[in-house]
Amino acid sequence: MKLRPNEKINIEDILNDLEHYTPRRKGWAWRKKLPEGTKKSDFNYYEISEDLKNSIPLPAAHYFDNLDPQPDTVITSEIASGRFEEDVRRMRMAAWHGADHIMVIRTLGQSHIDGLIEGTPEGIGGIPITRKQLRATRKALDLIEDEVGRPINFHSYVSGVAGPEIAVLFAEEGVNGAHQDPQYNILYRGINPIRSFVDAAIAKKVMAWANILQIDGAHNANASAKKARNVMPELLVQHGINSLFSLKVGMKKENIALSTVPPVVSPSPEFRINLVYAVTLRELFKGYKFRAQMNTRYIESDLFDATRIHVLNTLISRLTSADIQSTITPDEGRNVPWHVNSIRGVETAKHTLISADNIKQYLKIDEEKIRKEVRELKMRAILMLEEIIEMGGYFEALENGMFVDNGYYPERAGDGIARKKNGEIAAGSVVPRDKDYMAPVCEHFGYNALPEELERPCDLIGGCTLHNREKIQFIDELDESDNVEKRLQEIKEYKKNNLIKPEVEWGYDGWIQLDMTIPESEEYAKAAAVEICKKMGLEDIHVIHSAVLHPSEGTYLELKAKVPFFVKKDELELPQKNDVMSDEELFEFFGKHKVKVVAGTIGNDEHNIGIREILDIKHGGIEKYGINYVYLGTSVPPEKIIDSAIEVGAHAVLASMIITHNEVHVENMKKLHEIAVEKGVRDKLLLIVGGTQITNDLATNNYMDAGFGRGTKGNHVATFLAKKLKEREERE
Ligand SMILES: Cc1ncc(COP(=O)(O)O)c(/C=N/CC[C@H](N)C(=O)O)c1O
Repeated sequence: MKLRPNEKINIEDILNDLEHYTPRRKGWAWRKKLPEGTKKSDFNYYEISEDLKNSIPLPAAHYFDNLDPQPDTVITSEIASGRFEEDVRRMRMAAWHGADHIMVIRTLGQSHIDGLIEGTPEGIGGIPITRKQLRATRKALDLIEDEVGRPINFHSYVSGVAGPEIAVLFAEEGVNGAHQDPQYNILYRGINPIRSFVDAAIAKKVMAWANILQIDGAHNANASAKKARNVMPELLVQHGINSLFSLKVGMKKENIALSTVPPVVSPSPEFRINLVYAVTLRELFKGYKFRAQMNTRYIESDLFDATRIHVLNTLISRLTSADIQSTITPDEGRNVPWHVNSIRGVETAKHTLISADNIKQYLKIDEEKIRKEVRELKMRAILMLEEIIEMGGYFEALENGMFVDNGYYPERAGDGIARKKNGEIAAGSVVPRDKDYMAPVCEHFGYNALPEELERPCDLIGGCTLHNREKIQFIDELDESDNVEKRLQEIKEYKKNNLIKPEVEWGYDGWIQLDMTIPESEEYAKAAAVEICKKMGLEDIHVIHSAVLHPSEGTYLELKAKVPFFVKKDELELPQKNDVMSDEELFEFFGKHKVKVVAGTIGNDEHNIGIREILDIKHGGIEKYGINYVYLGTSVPPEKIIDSAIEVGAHAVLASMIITHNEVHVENMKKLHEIAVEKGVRDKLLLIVGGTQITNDLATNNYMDAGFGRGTKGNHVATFLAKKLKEREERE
């Protein structure tokens, strides 16, 4: 199976024969870096990796030979709409924009699952991890990575009391990255501390075998503390606990990524504060990997504000270092992210990383200036660690509410999250292994009374699932009413009849987003906006963002609403493509052919903006390609423009006509033609008209050679001229 850019991914093919799917590799894939100073077009790059085979470059790329340089840093897109069959489409979109790390989190998270569920209904807003979803997604990502030409890392979360089972599932299914941090289970999911660490040891050992890259959970303190800035010392302590524990379990440093998430955003003086944390973290944890991510807690409903936060966070990555740049979608503060916002997040990361390529050769962090604050932060963390030891250790410190306390350690606010060593979920569920405990499975952490001569524990049973895939039981979804086949059945008819509906996250969900500015106070503006959408026949109308431009002068609103109808693809008339040559072709042609035109606004018409934009180099006018023009200004009589064209030996007349009442523009076209015929130059002089009401059909039906209407630019006119003159040359 192979994906083609002009064909949609076929989810039925993905689902077909899943029980025999085998992942193509184990473990994490970093990008292949290119040598420092690699030249691309007119530029040298120092922090980039290999190009993609297929990709969509940044919007301005067409000014730079359509370059799409890939940063050296892995870029993450977190995609989990709750329907994996829809998410694989968005993963493909994200991969084309430069994501090579696809994270799939669940709203109904595995953290709540107290046993591995094989085949379950779609959760509330999300789906529990099940083998089928993992397989289908990894299988789809295999195709997508072949299409873009770069390995894609599939990532999910090892948490909850089913953590060890989930780790084995990930190892079996070729998952490449996972969050794993026992502190997360304890602090944020209320799971028994001892169970969490025992589970973590077992899970981490399996992850180490599978070469799964681990991301820790320190950032959650940042997202949970009321005063995130104050938990910075604790972040370092949490990173230290999870990192060292992971090493001791047998993970390699290069597979231990610290989740470096800044504590604050504007209006705090964020850059200064976040930089201290970023520098300190990298100094203390040399040799580990760093996964940067903006702080999700500050993402409101304002897409632009979220994007600014993202840019600033990514700049910190460039000024310090980041192996992975995770992207929170700008609409994370609104809803389960939509397609377009997953892509916007990836573009923001790629844009910022590329724009700041090698910026450290000019911008250096003043080690001396920052030294004091970095030292202080380190001291606070070390003191906190020392007090934890004095308290009797981690579990005792937990019981004393040492963690996620809003005091800037050593100050204490006394509002930390306390967890009982022998309490919380699954308390007392850790049973010491008997002396003769023996488990004939591989990569099993801890005491295991295996026979001496054994090469592999699972040789005792003819192979465990890590070494013998036949042992894996593939169970399909158990729920008759809610499964992917059922969901695909519901939209089968629409697809078969080529019906089109807008969507934001799921095929045919019908959602659109529209924005408007209402010159009223916020409450009236919201009411008016909803009323306007009602009158437009939209359904399920919700205001999803409002920005006060002024308390009484105006409010900007974004709404989502459903379109209650389909569009039939087979009945769509595609507009005739404006034929346009590339800039390079136009430069080449007009470099070899000296072309002159006479231009002006014809008749009693004083408009001149449009024609100037077609002419002047500033707006990409024809002058840009080397075409010379004589501009006669406005209200030019038709005779005068023809006479002038003859006088200067012009190849063409460009006549702008904005005024059209009483068909005056059509009259003027006829006049231009008749005068040119009278003067015997009609066959040599191209007559081109333009204007907001002009179309090519209208012009050519009234004796003109071409007409350019709304939205056309200099390169369209230049293309027409080049083609016509080339035709004439070939004829002569
Ligand atoms: C250490 C750890 N374990 C499990 C989970 C999974 O979360 P549920 O318990 O809700 O399933 C998380 C969540 N992190 C948030 C994702 C963020 N966007 C990120 O990239 O870090 C976590 O940090």
